[in-house]
Amino acid sequence: MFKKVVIAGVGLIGGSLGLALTRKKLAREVVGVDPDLENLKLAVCMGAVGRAGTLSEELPTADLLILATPIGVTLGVLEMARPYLAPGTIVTDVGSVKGRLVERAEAMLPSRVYFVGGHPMAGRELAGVAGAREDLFTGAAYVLTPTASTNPAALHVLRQLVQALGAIPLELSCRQHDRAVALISHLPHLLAATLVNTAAGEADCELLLKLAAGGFRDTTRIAAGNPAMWRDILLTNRDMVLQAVKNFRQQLTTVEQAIRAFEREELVQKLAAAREIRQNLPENRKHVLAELHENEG
Ligand SMILES: NC(=O)c1ccc[n+]([C@@H]2O[C@H](COP(=O)([O-])OP(=O)(O)OC[C@H]3O[C@@H](n4cnc5c(N)ncnc54)[C@H](O)[C@@H]3O)[C@@H](O)[C@H]2O)c1
Ligand SMILES: O=C(O)C(=O)C[C@]1(C(=O)O)C=C[C@@H](O)C=C1
Repeated sequence: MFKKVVIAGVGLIGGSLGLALTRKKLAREVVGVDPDLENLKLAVCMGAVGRAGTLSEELPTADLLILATPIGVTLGVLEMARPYLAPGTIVTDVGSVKGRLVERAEAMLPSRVYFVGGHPMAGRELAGVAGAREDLFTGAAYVLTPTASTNPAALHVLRQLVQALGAIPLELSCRQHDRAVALISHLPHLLAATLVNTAAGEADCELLLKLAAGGFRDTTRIAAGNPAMWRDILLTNRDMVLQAVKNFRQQLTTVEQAIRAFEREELVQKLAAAREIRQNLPENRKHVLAELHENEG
């Protein structure tokens, strides 16, 4: 599909993309660019990239650049890449927040280099290529954020790539995306971290953590994620995150009041409504995997 894909940032997400591109034979060559040389060496050993390279040497002959760096440095890397991008090259990113990044990226690139924002809705609480997995994106939603100036052919190519990775492409505006992820990704992370800190702030926290069973573990898994990555995400999507926190606080106040006033009916209603929604949450990954197996069989 691609002649040469350059991945800038061969960590968890860049490495998983590299593994999938390589194993599914979607690119003749996959080259990694990363300042962490130990990580890059491991990426080559694992087969996530065929070799290591530099932006200046590799980009003139690349047809796809994937920016899989921490969101705080992505625009700086694009700035460094810009002079070496050949006409016709497609550039995409995987950042967890889109708004300003997409706007700036589009403004900074020449007219014959095509940028389309992207965000795979899959991840792990591990940083670095060591946690990369070829099947990380299988069955996951993969958001693309076209704008009025997006090149339709480039969008089509990326849609095909997402499908070839086994993911499900979903086109959203940057604003729709940033609002949605504030509610279903960024707020949950903040709450998971706050739950852990709430227990840890008690004098008998050692005992509390010893007792912690499925409830605490299931709701706090993501609190083990990379703090620097989450700081960048929360501050970059600040307005949407603050709105999500406000909505959450209102919901929490309602149940707090119901408990305080022994409002049994109100409490059951709230819990039952949540149960119904949670039980019917589309099992996107498992569901799609099962369908894939059925189709193959
Ligand atoms: N971790 C997740 O669950 C997840 C899921 C979806 C999207 N994302 C997004 O993916 C991006 C990468 O996250 P990750 O979890 O793979 O992080 P990571 O820390 O595992 O990988 C980031 C890589 O970028 C490299 N890097 C840093 N500065 C660089 C530079 N100037 N040039 C080239 N490489 C550079 C780092 O050395 C590292 O190897 C972030 O923007 C994040 O928002 C993360
Ligand atoms: O499953 C996880 O560990 C994740 O944190 C993945 C997760 C999320 O679901 O919130 C985290 C950040 C990304 O931008 C997308 C996905």
